[in-house]
This record gives sequence, C-alpha cells and structure tokens, in this order.
Amino acid sequence: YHKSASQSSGSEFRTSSCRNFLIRTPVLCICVQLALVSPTGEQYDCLLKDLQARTEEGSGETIYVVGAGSDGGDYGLDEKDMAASVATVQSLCKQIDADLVLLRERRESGGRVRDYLIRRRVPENDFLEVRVAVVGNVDAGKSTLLGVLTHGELDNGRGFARQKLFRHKHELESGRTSSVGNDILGFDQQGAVVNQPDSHGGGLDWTRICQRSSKVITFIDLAGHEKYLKTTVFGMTGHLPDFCMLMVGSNAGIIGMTKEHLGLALALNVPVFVVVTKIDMCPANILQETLKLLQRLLKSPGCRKIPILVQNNDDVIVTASNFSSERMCPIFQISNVTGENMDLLKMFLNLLSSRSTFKDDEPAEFQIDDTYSVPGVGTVVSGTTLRGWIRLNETLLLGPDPLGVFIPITVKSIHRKRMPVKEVRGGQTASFALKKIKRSAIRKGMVMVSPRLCPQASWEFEAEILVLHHPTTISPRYQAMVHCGSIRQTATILSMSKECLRTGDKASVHFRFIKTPEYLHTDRRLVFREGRTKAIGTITKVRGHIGPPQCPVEAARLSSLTEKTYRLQRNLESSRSGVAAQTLRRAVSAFQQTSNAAGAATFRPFHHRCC
Ligand SMILES: Nc1nc2c(ncn2[C@@H]2O[C@H](COP(=O)(O)OP(=O)(O)OP(=O)(O)O)[C@@H](O)[C@H]2O)c(=O)[nH]1
Repeated sequence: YHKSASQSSGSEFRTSSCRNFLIRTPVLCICVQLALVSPTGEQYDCLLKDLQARTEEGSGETIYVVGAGSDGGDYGLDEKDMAASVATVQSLCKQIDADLVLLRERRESGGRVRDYLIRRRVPENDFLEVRVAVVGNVDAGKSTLLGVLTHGELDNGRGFARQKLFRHKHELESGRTSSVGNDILGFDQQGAVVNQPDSHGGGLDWTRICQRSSKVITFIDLAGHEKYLKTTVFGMTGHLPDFCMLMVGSNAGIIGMTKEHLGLALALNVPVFVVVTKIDMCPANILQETLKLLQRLLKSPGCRKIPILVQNNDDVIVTASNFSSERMCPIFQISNVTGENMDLLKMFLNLLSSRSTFKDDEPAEFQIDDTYSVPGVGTVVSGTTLRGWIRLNETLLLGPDPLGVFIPITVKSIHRKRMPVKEVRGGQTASFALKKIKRSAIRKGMVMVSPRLCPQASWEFEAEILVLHHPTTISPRYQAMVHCGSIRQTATILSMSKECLRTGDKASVHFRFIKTPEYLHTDRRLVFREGRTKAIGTITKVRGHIGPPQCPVEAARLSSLTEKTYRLQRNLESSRSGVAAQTLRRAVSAFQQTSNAAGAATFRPFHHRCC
C-alpha cells in the first residue's frame, strides 16, 4: 500500500530515507496487503501514527505511495481498490490537517500504483521554509536561473534575467555577483509557483508571495568569482542552507571554483544537486563530455555520490524522495533561454523538505548574519533561528561584545521574508528590529539567546580538523580565517596533537581567536581557510570562557560600558607583554575615572563574579 518512492526504480536506493520509509509498526509489518482498502480500526490507528511520524520527520510533508506492497514490491491495485485506498489516505490526511496531491501514476503487473505528496496545511502567515545555496563558477548562470525561476521570464542569453537580482551598482555594471543575495520562490499547497512580478517595477512582492505560499524556497545566491570566495564561504556556513545547488555551464565544464564549491558543500555535509545550464547553446558532444566529467567527479572517492541524470517526472520523484539523507546527486540539464527542463527543476524544488529539526521546548538561539539601520525603525538584525521560539517583545541576551558580555535586548518587531509575524521558531530565518541599540554595537557572528541558556563567550576552542589542502606544513602559531556558522574571524593555532600538519592530515587542534571572543558550541562544523589552504573540522571542546555564565541582571549593568572602554579593555585582553598591559590598565583606569565623573560609563572588570 505504501513504500519509499525510490524502491520502484531499483535496489540501489532501497535504504530508508527520512521522508519515506516502510511502515515500522508491528501490525503493519505483517503486511496486510490491502490495509488501505478497508483498514480495521487498529490498522487505521497505526497508519495514522505512521503518517504523523513521517510528516513530522519531513518537516510537514512526505511522499506516500498507494498500491505498493510493504515489502517493497509493486503490486498495484485495480480501480476499485485504488479508489478505496485513496479515500482512506484522504481520511488520514484530514485527521492531520494535510492535503493530498497526486504526483504520478504507474501501471504495474497487478494494477495501478500512485505517488502522492502529502503536505500539512500551514496557518495563515506561516509557510514551510527551505534554504538552497546557489554556487558554481563565475558565468555558470546562477543569477540568471534565479531570475528566471523567481520572475517567471526567460533570459535572452545576454544577462537580461539576472538584472532584477543584483543588489549593487557595480554588480549591474560588471554582471558579477559580489554579495550574498536572497531570492524567494513560493509554492502553493498544490505545488504551483505563486511568484508574480509586479507589472510596473518588475520587482517581487515578498509579503504577497509568503501569504500565498505553503512552501517558500529561499535561494542564497553566492558569488562565483574567486575574489569573493570569503563571502561565498560565509554564505554556505552562516546562512545554514538545507541544500546546495551547484551550477555548471555546459559549454565551460568543470572549471574554476566548481570543485572548490562542491568541496565546501561536502565538507559542511550539505546535500548537493547539480544544474547544468546553457544546453541551448552547447554542442551535443561538449555537453556529453561535461556530463561525463561531472559524473566521474561525483563518483570519485572524495565525493562518493551517486549521480542521477534527471530526465523525467519519475526521476524527480525518486531523487527528491531520497535526497536529504542519501548519497544521491541529481543532475538537471536546463536552458535559461528556452526554458527546457525548467519544470523538472521546479517540481524537484517543490518536493524538497527542510533538513532542520525543531523541538518545542528548547531555549531560543538566533545567529546574526547581517545588520541594517532602517530609517524610522532603527537597528535591524537578520539571521537564522537555530532553535526554540522567539516572540514579539521578548527579551533575549545579545552578544558577545568584545568583552564577552551579553546584553538584554527587546525584540520590537519580527519579519519573515519581509512579512511581519509575531513569532519565529527553530529552522526559520527572520529579521528583528531591536530596541535601544546602535547598529555599530552589533556584528555578524553575534547571537541572541534565551537567558535560560546562561551564555558564555570564549576565546579558545579545540577542534578535530582535516587538512584538505596546504602547500607546505601547518604548525603552531599559524593563523587563518575560521568560519563557523555566521562567525568569521581569524584564529591562531596554539597547539596541536601533531608536530605539523600536511594535506590529508587529521589532528586535534587548539585555536584562539585574535579579535573578539565568540559564542561557540561543541559539535559545530567549521571551515578553516587562508588563500588556497583549507581545513574542515568539528569543535570538540570550548575553552577560555570569559567569566561566569552571563546572568541578565549582570548583563544589564555591563551594557552601560562606553565604546572607548571596550576598545581599551580589548587591547588589554589581547596584550601579552606585561609592560603594555600595565600601560593599558592605567589608561583604562584613567578613562574610568573621567567617564565615571561625567556619569557616562561604568567600568567593571570582565572577570568579576556574577551577581
Ligand atoms: N544561452 C544561454 N545563456 C545563458 C544561460 N544561462 C545564463 N546565460 C548567460 O550567461 C551569462 C552569465 O550568467 P550569470 O547568471 O550572470 O552567471 P553567474 O553564475 O551568476 O555569474 P556570477 O554572478 O559572476 O557568479 C549571462 O549573460 C546570461 O544571459 C542559458 O541557459 N543559455
């Protein structure tokens, strides 16, 4: 009666995916073949529980196969049984407030088999959110594809579609993306695209798209040029993409940054799908050559992927069903000019589910990836809610500042994709208007957390790292940029478990940030890079905590420090030499006296006890 959609296409992909698995409840494993046709009360309850679990696992949706045996074989149903089974599934969907959309129907030896998309209805002003990072070499057609997908108008081959996406004048002039751009594509409950550009300006009304959508795909448009690699790495780590869309120009092939970007996605464990563009202008033999090289690269020991050329709807369903947790890597071949195969790509995007999991009772944590100063509103921060709920007018702790201090901050308003909302939960991106804080006091990499977390900032951490590339050897005191979530800061290697590290070496390494302490967790992935040097790793231990865990009252007291005191204090903290430290300490104390006298600031050493 239902099974993983993947199983119909061969044994290779039979391992259970998170979205589609065989019913595991004891009653159903006995395999009552026609359970969906006329289920007993007990079977109905089991089917309901199973469907609930599957939709939860798939962040509100799942692909359900009607007419297949629970052992994975395709049995098929005759017309009458199919109608009865569909009625049962409809009744199950009603119970969980979900809708049923037919994806495909196949004829098997025993009759019909149908694949349905079951998607839970979302409350008003809510939508499922999936983030897709768009990477690939310069001129692969990234911005163009996003322009075509989100604005529904084909390109002219000379940069027409991308014009609507560029954020800076120099991007319009050069045709090169230099910053992290965001575009959205909304799907309604039936899977139809809801984006409709405004007929006057050609822009997109994000609020309207979000209001009409059940699912919104956010594309994180990243730069393809090597000189913007730092920004691209930040986009991949800081914007927490669920998936990565690697774009390859069919005529150019695998050149430039293609491998670099693929390696980055693999290092961060982000599932990758490939879109080969410009098939309208590429000679057939060159296209075949590009596809051959691409497949070879994906199968290579460094990638260990299973490339699948997506040719039709069946391939889309099979690959989408197995994409989140499997090694499968779908390859689409499209043209932004003729629109060839664009429907397959849209169908695939509609079937992708968010990979983030959410628990209701967790304390809130939000990582900041950008800041703005909005006239009439004040300071606004944008980023991703990593866990918990954040509600309007809630007070959170914002930090760490250069002293490692977290200050209480009230959320004045919340927007999701420019749409005002009252709350956001783990896995969702949002922007918050904050009360009584200057934009200059906030930097990317800071977090806003629930006071329940008693956050502490740290200067140092240990990580298990793997060196992907270094021309010579890495030894203690080596410095490079650490990217971890939205944190982006140079760190020094203090010590390591080996004397020196070469390409391919693994080691436990002790790092120290050079500028400011950060809020870190164990088990977070990091990228450590400088020029062509690249290492990836996982934080195993956080060290060098600053003071006791921050309590909100204490935070409020410390928030009155002025910027000058911050600077002096920071220099003092980083100063290693006794004489320099002494001079700075004197300067701090002199400044304290004057500022205290003026009633402007209150200085407290950062290591004093929490009240
Ligand atoms: N003929 C044809 N031209 C395309 C296609 N896709 C993109 N182009 C053209 O290729 C050029 C480069 O496209 P972009 O979208 O700017 O490439 P990009 O990957 O975003 O480049 P960066 O932003 O610099 O990383 C533009 O002139 C597009 O019009 C396609 O499918 N067919």
